Amino acid sequence: MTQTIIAIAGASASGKSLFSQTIYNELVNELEPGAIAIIEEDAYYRDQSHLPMAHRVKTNYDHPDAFEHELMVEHLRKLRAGCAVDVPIYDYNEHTRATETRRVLPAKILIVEGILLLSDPALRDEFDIKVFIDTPLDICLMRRMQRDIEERGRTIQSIVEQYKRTVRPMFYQFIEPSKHNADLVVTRGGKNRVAIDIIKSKIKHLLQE
Ligand SMILES: Nc1ncnc2c1ncn2[C@@H]1O[C@H](COP(=O)(O)OP(=O)(O)O)[C@@H](O)[C@H]1O
Ligand SMILES: O=c1ccn([C@@H]2O[C@H](COP(=O)(O)O)[C@@H](O)[C@H]2O)c(=O)[nH]1
Repeated sequence: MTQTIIAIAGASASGKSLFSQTIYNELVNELEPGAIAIIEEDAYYRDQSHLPMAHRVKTNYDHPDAFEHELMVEHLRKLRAGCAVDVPIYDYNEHTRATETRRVLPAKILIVEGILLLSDPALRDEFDIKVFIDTPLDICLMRRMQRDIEERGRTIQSIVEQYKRTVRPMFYQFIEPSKHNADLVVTRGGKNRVAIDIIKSKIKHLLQE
């Protein structure tokens, strides 16, 4: 059953995925099979298959209401109780969930990453270790532009329009204030070697207890 849930939060393109994935990749072959798993908050964006694309592109994806956090809490509790869960798969190009899901087994250490993990009190209560990736917003914007054009089928115009309309204001309303709920604040993003090594050591220590 899952014993420790580590939340990695921070702005969009702050380096949450890179940070989490680096820890996972560097540990997965060293630990016993199935000891560590990752779940993304983005997987819990609400299904919008009933809405036309013209509506989906207008959704505020940076507001807590865009996520089905209730389902995420339910899944985290099931994993703690030792049950497998079927996590949705989100399609950023279609702005809705794919029809397939991903089965996640109850690993002892679970890393979860996402923009609004620390802003929702119900979700926050589920985490044992809370980390906030604190990357300057202008750097995040540059990284987001590059990533969203290369990987999420976006144009510069759509990125700039969305950034002004929702990404930046929601960051100041919800994400930045949630930093104060973190146990650890990591500067510079996904390549902070010292921070990655500290979390890795903590995970190894927890697994030896
Ligand atoms: N410290 C860093 N230096 C350079 N590039 C980085 C760094 N951290 C993240 N990136 C890159 O920036 C982009 C966004 O990072 P990602 O981890 O996907 O952010 P998030 O999960 O917070 O949205 C990715 O292309 C990633 O490889
Ligand atoms: O359909 C969608 C869903 C989400 N987004 C944007 O994604 C980021 C969160 O993901 P990160 O991996 O943390 O960047 C959020 O800022 C949303 O604006 C989207 O554009 N379209």
